[in-house]
Amino acid sequence: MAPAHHQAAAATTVTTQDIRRAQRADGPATVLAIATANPETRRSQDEYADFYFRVTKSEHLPQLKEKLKRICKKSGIENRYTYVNDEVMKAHPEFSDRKLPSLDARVEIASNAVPELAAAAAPRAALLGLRHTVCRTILSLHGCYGGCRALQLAKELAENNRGARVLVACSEISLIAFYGPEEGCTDTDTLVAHALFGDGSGAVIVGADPVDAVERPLFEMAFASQTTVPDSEGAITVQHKKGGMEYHIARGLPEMLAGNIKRCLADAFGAIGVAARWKDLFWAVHPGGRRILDLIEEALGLDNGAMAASRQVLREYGNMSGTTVIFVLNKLRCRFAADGAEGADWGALMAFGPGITAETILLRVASGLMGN
Ligand SMILES: CC(C)(COP(=O)(O)OP(=O)(O)OC[C@H]1O[C@@H](n2cnc3c(N)ncnc32)[C@H](O)[C@@H]1OP(=O)(O)O)[C@@H](O)C(=O)NCCC(=O)NCCSC(=O)CC(=O)O
Repeated sequence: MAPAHHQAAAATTVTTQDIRRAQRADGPATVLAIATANPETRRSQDEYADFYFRVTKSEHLPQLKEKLKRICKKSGIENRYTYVNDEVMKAHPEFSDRKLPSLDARVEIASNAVPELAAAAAPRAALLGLRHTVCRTILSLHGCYGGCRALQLAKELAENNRGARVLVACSEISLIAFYGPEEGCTDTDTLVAHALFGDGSGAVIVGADPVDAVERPLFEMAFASQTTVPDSEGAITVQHKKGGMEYHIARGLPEMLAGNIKRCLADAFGAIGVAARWKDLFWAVHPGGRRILDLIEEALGLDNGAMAASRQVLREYGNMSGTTVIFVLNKLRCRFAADGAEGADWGALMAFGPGITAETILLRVASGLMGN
């Protein structure tokens, strides 16, 4: 080994700019693989109200049950996958009553179930067996924009670390926020949340400068941005309480999002000086609820069908919080691989969550999807 003063002298011939340049990738971050997974139990939306009122022992509240049935009917959801089943509720009757302490038991179940579900999706996107020196970052409590936030971070990491491959493993389990309806409750957040949320995980591999003949570039990530909707504080909140995680979803949320969507998109596209025509893009929007998709589609003047991938995911799985946009991107991948992008090779991935935070990623269909 050279003496220390020789090492220092050698280091001076290399500038920090050189080191930085050598670390940076040449091309944009690119989605190289996507996969998804769900728990085994599939529950039909038609039967959900019966299940929910039975396992939470709330049959004495028939009016609330009828209301949940009405919401389920309008939800655009046909099925959801869930860890909550008769067995779990039999073992943990305290989950039904959010006044009883149950957070420890919920976290204990989730601490196994969340990584298990993520691990079910991840090998479908990558062969696991990662070195113990692989860097990990955990994001939690982001609500429905968590998956998009993770993809944005993956983009930063991939573009700033030549050769890096980033595995985004996003897993959501609604058990943490599952409890019974409250008698005399005028605030119906609980019913709406229980009509919408489901469980699932999505895994995405992001990297820049794909290796020819080994990797398959699916979507280039051209630009990413985050916007906070003005005066929206408190419109969506999630809070851990002793009886489980409590949700608040403001009644006017679909209107609020639709009223601000153009501004959010202008913030994103204005920053890169691109004037896109919304109709010319493909859309991967977080399907927070059927009415949110309806109103955004209307506000942007999109064709009926522009949100087909989001609607399909909502119908087949419900709102799986942060992981849902990964399912939507996977649906688009399948559609484009089968039918081509029909001229719309630029698109916007969008997700919303507490804040209200709106995240946007400008995507471009990449060579691994075109001509296949
Ligand atoms: C809930 C719906 C499917 C209901 O469909 P419609 O609005 O077309 O039907 P509707 O008007 O007949 O409503 C059916 C019943 O639901 C009630 N209702 C509707 N929206 C409600 C709300 N936000 N809170 C409480 N109750 C609500 C109505 O009063 C009505 O009750 P009655 O029948 O008694 O008159 C829809 O409104 C929807 O998709 N809303 C968006 C849901 C949402 O906010 N999702 C975001 C989740 S949060 C997220 O994604 C991000 C995150 O978590 O971070």
